[in-house]
Amino acid sequence: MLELRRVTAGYDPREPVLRDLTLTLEPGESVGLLGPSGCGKSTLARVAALLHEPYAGEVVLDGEPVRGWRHRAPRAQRTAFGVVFQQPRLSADPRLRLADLVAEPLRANGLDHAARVAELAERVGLGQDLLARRPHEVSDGQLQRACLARALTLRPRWLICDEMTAMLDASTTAALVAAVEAYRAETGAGLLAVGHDRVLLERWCDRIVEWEAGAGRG
Ligand SMILES: Nc1ncnc2c1ncn2[C@@H]1O[C@H](COP(=O)(O)OP(=O)(O)OP(=O)(O)O)[C@@H](O)[C@H]1O
Repeated sequence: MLELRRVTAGYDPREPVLRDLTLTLEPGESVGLLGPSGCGKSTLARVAALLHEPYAGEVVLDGEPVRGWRHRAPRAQRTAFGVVFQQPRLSADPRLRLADLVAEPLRANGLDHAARVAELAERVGLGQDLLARRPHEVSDGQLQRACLARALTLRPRWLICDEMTAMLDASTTAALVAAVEAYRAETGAGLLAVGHDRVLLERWCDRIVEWEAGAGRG
């Protein structure tokens, strides 16, 4: 279970983006988060993925309150999350070949990677020939497939997809959603998907949480 309990967070403590926000995801549940631009969806996604420390409140993972954030989060909690952002070019090191990009979390954890990278590439529909290329040599959709593969490397129990498909065409969107759903069906992982596309999120998720303007502000 993933719980955000009375979370207040943002970029200026005098003017937080989220105020006193509570959200609970049951194990394996998929929740779509809709809301107007700027209401704080990405901020919430980053707090839920332990990437942004809130000013107040708690994130509780399987009954265990989170005590550290980003690299200071305990490894077991940090690796419980796989995160995919909207703009793959901002989250991919331009110097790395896609195979190394996908392998980054494996390397960081001292794990063997060759076979696993090939398996992950297949899972997200990334041709083996593309693995040798660098980000500037592939399309946004291909790079996003690599970013999804990277998010799955450590077999996370939660996937946080922040507008993962916002820049992509319909067929790449469908392929990435299908890859996420296949992973979830196999592992029982839960999902928090942030987006603007109501039709997509309603089709994709078990439940929709909708913010009205200012609703995150308690
Ligand atoms: N790094 C940052 N520093 C300062 N303010 C920020 C930062 N990131 C976001 N904000 C501000 O926080 C507020 C919420 O931003 P956030 O990205 O969480 O909204 P959002 O609902 O995801 O928006 P969108 O749907 O447009 O992506 C906005 O007013 C934004 O300008």
